Amino acid sequence: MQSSKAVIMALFSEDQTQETNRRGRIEIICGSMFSGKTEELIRRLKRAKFAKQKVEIFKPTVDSRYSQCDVVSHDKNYINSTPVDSSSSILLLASDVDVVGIDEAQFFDLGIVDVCNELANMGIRVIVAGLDMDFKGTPFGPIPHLCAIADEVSKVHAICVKCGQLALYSHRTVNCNKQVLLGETERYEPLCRKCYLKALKQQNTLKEA
Ligand SMILES: Nc1ncnc2c1ncn2[C@@H]1O[C@H](COP(=O)(O)OP(=O)(O)O)[C@@H](O)[C@H]1O
Ligand SMILES: Cc1cn([C@H]2C[C@H](O)[C@@H](COP(=O)(O)O)O2)c(=O)[nH]c1=O
Ligand SMILES: [Zn+2]
Repeated sequence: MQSSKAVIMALFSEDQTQETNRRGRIEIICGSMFSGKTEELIRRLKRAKFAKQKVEIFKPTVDSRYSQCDVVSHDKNYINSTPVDSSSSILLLASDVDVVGIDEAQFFDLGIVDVCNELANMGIRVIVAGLDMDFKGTPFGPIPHLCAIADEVSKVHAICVKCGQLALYSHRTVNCNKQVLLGETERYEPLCRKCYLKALKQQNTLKEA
């Protein structure tokens, strides 16, 4: 019992000072698709709201999958947000708040790094969720840079749909080479390293045939 409690506390930050004191910091929640990034972002933001903190939530306009305005998880858990075209809009809209939440941050420009630093320097708690790797297993947009400047990074994992191990890759199951391709289970599946390499091999064999 004691050890499982310790594991939960290591995974999910429950430092109450974050919810009661106004203290600038940057928290990153990253991982593959279906790893629970959005659920964890919503959980932290709802707790901040319970603590009567002023919270503003942003997402890139490009992410219109479930809703134009809300941040929505795969389990349809949601929280209201403001869609923005570029990272600079976040600075303009978030100067007078305690907490800023940002979802799907992989789709933002690199300017998001300075924006997050500026907000944190102003005393704002900044919580960012995003994909750390694209479907090729390449670091995605500004997320690696954000991890570098963060106070805390939580890497979360989905379950590999082939073997049940922890998944760290988002395997694209349709034929498209563009980095940005919105989708859900009809286009992507979370896989562990072994199953991801196997799937890539099979795809290459099919292409060569
Ligand atoms: N293979 C999977 N592994 C883990 N969770 C999955 C899987 N497929 C669907 N889910 C669902 O996705 C939810 C997480 O959704 P979400 O927080 O939106 O993930 P993310 O933002 O990382 O894509 C889980 O709570 C679970 O119900
Ligand atoms: C891997 C990968 C994903 N995408 C898209 C697919 C989804 O619309 C989002 C990720 O959403 P989630 O909340 O993390 O499930 O990103 C993409 O455009 N390119 C990729 O390589
Ligand atoms: Zn696997």
